[in-house]
Amino acid sequence: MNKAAGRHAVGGPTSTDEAIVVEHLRVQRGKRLVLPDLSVRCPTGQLIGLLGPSGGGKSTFMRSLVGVQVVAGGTITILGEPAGSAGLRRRVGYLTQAPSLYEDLTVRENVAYFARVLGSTEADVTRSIADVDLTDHAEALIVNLSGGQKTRANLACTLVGNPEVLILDEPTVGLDPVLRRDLWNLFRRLSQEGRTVLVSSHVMDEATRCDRLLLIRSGQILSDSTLPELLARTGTEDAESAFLALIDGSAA
Ligand SMILES: Nc1ncnc2c1ncn2[C@@H]1O[C@H](COP(=O)(O)OP(=O)(O)OP(=O)(O)O)[C@@H](O)[C@H]1O
Repeated sequence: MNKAAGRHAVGGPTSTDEAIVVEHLRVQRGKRLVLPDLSVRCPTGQLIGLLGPSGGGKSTFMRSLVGVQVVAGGTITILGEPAGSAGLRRRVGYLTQAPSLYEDLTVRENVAYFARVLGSTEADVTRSIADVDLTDHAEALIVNLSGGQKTRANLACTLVGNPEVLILDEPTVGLDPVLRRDLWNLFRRLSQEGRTVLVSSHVMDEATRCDRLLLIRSGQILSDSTLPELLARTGTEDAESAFLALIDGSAA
């Protein structure tokens, strides 16, 4: 099936079948060597989970991918270009953990602001608000939204540039099960449209939602595989047990 045949097919050129290529990434934050030597490759058009405990380096890795983290070594190539380069500004969408929204503006005004920065159209604004199911709240002030609605408004800002790669830092943290399910369905739809979607979480059962899993701990990738491959390799029945088995194995 043509993965780009969805309702909002990704328009830009796809320069490689590996959307993200990271080689020997090294990041120091303060006195801590957070990512000592991280290498990973992410295939284009997949929904990839970046899972691991708090403090393991997920946010640092994602910040590096979008070019807002000072790195001490290694290379990061996104869609064939160096991370953070001007050509990637529209092609890569980044959702930070803390919502970056103007509380005294409406959902539509916030999304329209990002649209202006990215050179997107009014139709893009309407489309991205609809994508996150906030059409009914488009004229509501951010300050009057629930936490989950704020997350979705923030996501609409990320989607307005129609990015080919989405880097989403713990978008489901603290949300209720229904909202988490709806967001994962949205991530799935976005990947079916041909986008590469990297989602971080420390909730291991979210592994079942992903095409591929990166398990990260102490700045190291413990595993890079599908969930069935991971379960077969560790002889376990769920992602959490597999993760613990990998940790025990590496300790041994
Ligand atoms: N500004 C900073 N200065 C120094 N150390 C930092 C800074 N930000 C993060 N760290 C450290 O880097 C390590 C990785 O943090 P990071 O936020 O990347 O992890 P994470 O896996 O995203 O965690 P969480 O799930 O809690 O967000 C942690 O040990 C953290 O204390």
